[in-house]
Amino acid sequence: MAQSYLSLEFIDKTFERNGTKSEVLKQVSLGVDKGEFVSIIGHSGCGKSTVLNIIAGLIDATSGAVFLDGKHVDAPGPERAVVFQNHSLLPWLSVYENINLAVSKVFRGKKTKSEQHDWVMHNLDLVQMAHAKDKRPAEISGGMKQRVGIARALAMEPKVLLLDEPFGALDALTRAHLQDAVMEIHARLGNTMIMITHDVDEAVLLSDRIVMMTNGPAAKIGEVLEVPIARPRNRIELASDRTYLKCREAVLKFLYERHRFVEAAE
Ligand SMILES: Nc1ncnc2c1ncn2[C@@H]1O[C@H](COP(=O)(O)OP(=O)(O)OP(=O)(O)O)[C@@H](O)[C@H]1O
Repeated sequence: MAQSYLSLEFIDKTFERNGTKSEVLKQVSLGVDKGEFVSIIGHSGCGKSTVLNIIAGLIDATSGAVFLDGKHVDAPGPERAVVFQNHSLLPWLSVYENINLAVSKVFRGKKTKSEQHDWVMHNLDLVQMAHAKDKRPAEISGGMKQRVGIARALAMEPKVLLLDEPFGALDALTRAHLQDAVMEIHARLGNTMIMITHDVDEAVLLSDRIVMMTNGPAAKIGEVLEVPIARPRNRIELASDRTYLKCREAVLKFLYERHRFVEAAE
């Protein structure tokens, strides 16, 4: 069988702390096509970030392997850029300098200084943040910081953009604006994107497929839902779209009927 562009093959992950083992992931396998937008949804603590961090190479799988574009990946690399929930900008650098730091590292010897400058500005334009290029992170809002984080990740020209609850800390309106920005970027650049979210509407709005994880311990992929909605997508029009509502219901049923989160007993 042909391997997907990004392929997770039989991933197990067991953490060990003070001699106690906890089995977090069991036999997680997933194939993602080039240009696909895939969301991962599941209850808190099931292991979503662990999956993303294994793809990013930030943590090792206990067994199994990740392949990207035919190559085994087991360490971090610029072809897999991550955007975290809380921006990870360096506070002493300006918006421009934060992105330039990544650009100069990835494109050293490949782009001239002037090309690097143009590339930084191009990516700031993509997220509509060029006007704030000289501001420091403390001087801009949470939504703006996330935009800069996305620009920095895109500027590395990653093969896969990994988004770990990128809008989780934002108010509803800012979140909606950023979701639209990410949809536009995805349409324009055709990047392969994997996003963790807790938000069912966000998952349906943005994704080509939604990966639903079972509750831990030993979480696995429970179901994968196709979202057969044409792009570009408009959130207002979709609010009454039958396919949208059916997808939404399928995810809600998975999360709240078949895999209800059981609070630990007090
Ligand atoms: N470095 C670690 N050492 C030990 N246990 C860990 C480590 N990282 C994560 N875990 C445990 O693995 C499980 C899955 O964590 P993970 O952060 O992947 O879940 P999640 O689904 O992303 O959660 P949330 O939705 O709350 O962010 C949790 O029980 C967590 O405590």
